Amino acid sequence: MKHYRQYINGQFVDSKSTSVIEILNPCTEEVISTISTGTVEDANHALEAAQAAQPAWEALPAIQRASFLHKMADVIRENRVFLAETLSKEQAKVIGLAQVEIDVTADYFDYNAGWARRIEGEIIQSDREKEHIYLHKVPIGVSVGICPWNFPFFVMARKVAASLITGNTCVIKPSSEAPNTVMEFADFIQKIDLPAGVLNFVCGAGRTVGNALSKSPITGIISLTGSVGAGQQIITAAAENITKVSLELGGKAPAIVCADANMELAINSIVASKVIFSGQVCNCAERVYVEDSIYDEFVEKITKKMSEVTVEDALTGTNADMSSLVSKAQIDKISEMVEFAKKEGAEVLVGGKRHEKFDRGYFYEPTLLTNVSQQSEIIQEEVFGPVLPVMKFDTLDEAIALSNDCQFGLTSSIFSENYNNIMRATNGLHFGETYVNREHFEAIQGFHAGWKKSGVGGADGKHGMEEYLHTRVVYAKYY
Ligand SMILES: NC(=O)C1=CN([C@@H]2O[C@H](COP(=O)(O)OP(=O)(O)OC[C@H]3O[C@@H](n4cnc5c(N)ncnc54)[C@H](OP(=O)(O)O)[C@@H]3O)[C@@H](O)[C@H]2O)C=CC1
Ligand SMILES: O=C(O)[C@@H](O)[C@@H]1OC[C@H](O)[C@H]1O
Repeated sequence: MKHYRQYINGQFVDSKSTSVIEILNPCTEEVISTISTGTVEDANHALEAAQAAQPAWEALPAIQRASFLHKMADVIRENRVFLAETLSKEQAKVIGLAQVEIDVTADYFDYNAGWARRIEGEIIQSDREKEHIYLHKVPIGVSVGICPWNFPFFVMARKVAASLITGNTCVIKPSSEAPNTVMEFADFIQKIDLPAGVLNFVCGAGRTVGNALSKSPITGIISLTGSVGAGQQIITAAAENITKVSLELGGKAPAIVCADANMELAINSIVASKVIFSGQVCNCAERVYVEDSIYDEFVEKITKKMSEVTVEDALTGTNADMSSLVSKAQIDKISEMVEFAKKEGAEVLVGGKRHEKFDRGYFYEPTLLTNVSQQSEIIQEEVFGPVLPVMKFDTLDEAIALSNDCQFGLTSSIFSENYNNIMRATNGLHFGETYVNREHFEAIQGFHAGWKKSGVGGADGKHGMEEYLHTRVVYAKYY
């Protein structure tokens, strides 16, 4: 069985800790690998290596830094099938989606390499004679990326690519649930001659390793993708040194379906958004608001669609829509939420319990609920699973108000063929992203950013790249 070690300063090293974390295949509950549990010392060692490597990395012309990002993309493509299988096994992502994640990650490195010649400053007119005001964009220094288990490979790249192209060095802490694919990548980058210390990987628990990385004075920016609780703890740790944070946290995405919507499109898009990776995606549709006049027809049709969702082993069920949840903790949390909703009067139209077809693993049935209230837990709290509650509305203003009545503000969607409805919704919804007549999934050149408790800062595109830059202003007087 494979054992992964820390990757610090260009080499794999043993942690001083002798304890290990066991990684399970969620579909079979079998242990598939172990990783050494990193310590606070390992975290500090990695930060010191990144700090030592940073000035020389920043001094390299950006186009040379870009060449390393292209090499990363190349090694990913050369090993794409192996990486997809590794990913599928460690977190029960259906193999087709795992392959998409690997391929998009390669594209992400290439895309970010493209910023090399486009990191731009400004020259501003001064109020004084013989003076120029120069605005420079400079790297922050050392970045820390703390990654989740749901898209562990892509989210790692989100943090690494933008950080490195802008001249920062980086320490990544993979999720203890799903570190394998990221650590295989560490093995590949060892072969591309990336200068030692530029990119480091420290595995271990968030509360120890993640906390040490977040509170160190060496760290210039911490980027987390994860839960609100982890975000709050990181803000607290970062407060010690007033370190910049970029947080992508939970979501509770509403999907609004108007009477004039293309119903087939709406149902296909919402179900796709709900079952992709078994609903364990921060921007998945988490609640649906349907206009009264089409509610009965919509519910009948979406019941049929949800009943047709196929559930299989992630690796072997090649045509399956979804697979096991990632862990016992996830299935326990989701089961409890659905049981609580039932007690409050929710009607279960599809699913509503663990999947009986499997005697091992963490399989939960695709689930459709009605008769839920706006104030219920199932409408207000993130489920992060294949559970879709549906409510009705009378007017679009009401649907927008219900959507906004929530602590989260990551993604949202509207299904309508009416231009005015679409414009009113896209202006009225208090969310970082709104999808019009399509499923919830973002593009690498967009900007993925939550409002309210969904986070601060953001990733992707030009604005995601600029997250890793300080602005320095020089007032240049001459005579
Ligand atoms: N926005 C999103 O995309 C995600 C949202 N979630 C939500 O969070 C719920 C729980 O999932 P969970 O895995 O526990 O998510 P967490 O937020 O706990 O984990 C995300 C990452 O943060 C790390 N971490 C946790 N606590 C700290 C801390 N105090 N300081 C620094 N780093 C920390 C974790 O480390 P480690 O786990 O290794 O200890 C992991 O690498 C899910 O059910 C879902 O609702 C989860 C994942 C992604
Ligand atoms: O962590 C999440 O759920 C999101 O950041 C997710 O990661 C990759 C997907 O494209 C995002 O929606």
